[in-house]
Amino acid sequence: MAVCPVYTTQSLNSTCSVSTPSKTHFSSHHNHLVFYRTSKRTSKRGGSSSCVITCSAGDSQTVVIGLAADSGCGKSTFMRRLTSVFGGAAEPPKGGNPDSNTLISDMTTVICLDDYHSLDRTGRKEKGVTALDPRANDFDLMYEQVKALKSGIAVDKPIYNHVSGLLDPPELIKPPKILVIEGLHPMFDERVRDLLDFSIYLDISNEVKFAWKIQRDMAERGHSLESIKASIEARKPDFDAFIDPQKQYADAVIEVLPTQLIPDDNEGKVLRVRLIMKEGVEHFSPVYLFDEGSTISWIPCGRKLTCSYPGIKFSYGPDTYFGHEVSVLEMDGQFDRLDELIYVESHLSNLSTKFYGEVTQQMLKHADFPGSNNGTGLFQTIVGLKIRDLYEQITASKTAAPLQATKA
Ligand SMILES: Nc1ncnc2c1ncn2[C@@H]1O[C@H](COP(=O)(O)OP(=O)(O)OP(=O)(O)O)[C@@H](O)[C@H]1O
Ligand SMILES: O=C(CO)[C@H](O)[C@H](O)COP(=O)(O)O
Repeated sequence: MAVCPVYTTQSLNSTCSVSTPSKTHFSSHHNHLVFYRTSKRTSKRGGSSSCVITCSAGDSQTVVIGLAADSGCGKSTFMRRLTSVFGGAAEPPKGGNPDSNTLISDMTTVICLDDYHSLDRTGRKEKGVTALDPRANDFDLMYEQVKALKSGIAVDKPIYNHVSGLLDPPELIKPPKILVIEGLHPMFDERVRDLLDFSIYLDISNEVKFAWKIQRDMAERGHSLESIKASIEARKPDFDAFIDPQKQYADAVIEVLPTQLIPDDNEGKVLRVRLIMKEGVEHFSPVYLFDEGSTISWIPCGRKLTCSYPGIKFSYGPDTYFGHEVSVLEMDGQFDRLDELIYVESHLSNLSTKFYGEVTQQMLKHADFPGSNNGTGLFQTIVGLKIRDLYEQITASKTAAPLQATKA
């Protein structure tokens, strides 16, 4: 008999129903309901991928955010900025597996979708597939568990151990206020995609990805230039087939390209960063520069902003992206003095800040994070503030609904 990988956090008198294709049992366990099902198809983890559990959730519902990007493209840095917007630091589950990929703070839980690898490192090698290949990932389980968390039900999530390359015993994840699913495939499976309240894609151009990999894997991890090149090349076909196409579904894309301010630049230090924001997304209104909907080009290097070579250029305007209407805000170049960012912030609107200068304050707080002097840090911070706003709007609309019903 296999243990169903879904637990409920409901009190024992909550209303829960279970539907599975085979016989199902349930029993109480540490104030949770624990569901069991008999299954001939038992996975390596001892889980089953076809339990469907419906419980009447409490008042709060989890808001789910998807963050997609290739490995080494700044997801962890983005997550640290996002968590900081909500206050408090994110930490791995207390007393749990030291190699857990999960980060928990008061408001957010970030789970890494690598935990849904169905093949471990040896298994992938034997089958000749990369971790980017859908065949190496369990999308049924990913869907069931994200759906359960979204409806207020805790889950027993597997762990992919990046140190050993093995699948470790699962960890209990309770439904947070905000669940972020980050990794290679948050928008790949249509069922998972439909559960997302907001989705982000970090689109790092090959040139920049290469420069970042060299910086991290060569300088910090002792890899050779050849091995870095070989690993990027080996992943590229699957990246193009399975990861990159997800950007068409994203509500916001942060695109990172080489600068256009230095002719033929190949250093990858100065960046051109574009924030592509989909129009018409519920609870999300795109940021704009000076005048909403206009096409603007702005070089702010005058009396109020210190700019050394090659300077800074902002652009803003409407565009289309995979057939969708979008607004695009672009920053090429880097800040010399981060405190002067307030001058730029004061010309941006719809930032969803709670007070004047909040973007600048957040950027100064994390001045040591990679990308703090350019558009990557600025746009990641802005998207973090937009997510806070989205969460507050969703929560407010939920609490307002019963009131309206009472009045009627
Ligand atoms: N905005 C940035 N500017 C410059 N370098 C960056 C930026 N973001 C990330 N990097 C570089 O890329 C490396 C990886 O960043 P990070 O750990 O945030 O990525 P990740 O997507 O979480 O990686 P992984 O999936 O491999 O854990 C950093 O150590 C840094 O060298
Ligand atoms: O693309 C990745 C996402 O992080 C990793 O390469 C994948 O998860 C496999 O991990 P490892 O190389 O540690 O076996």
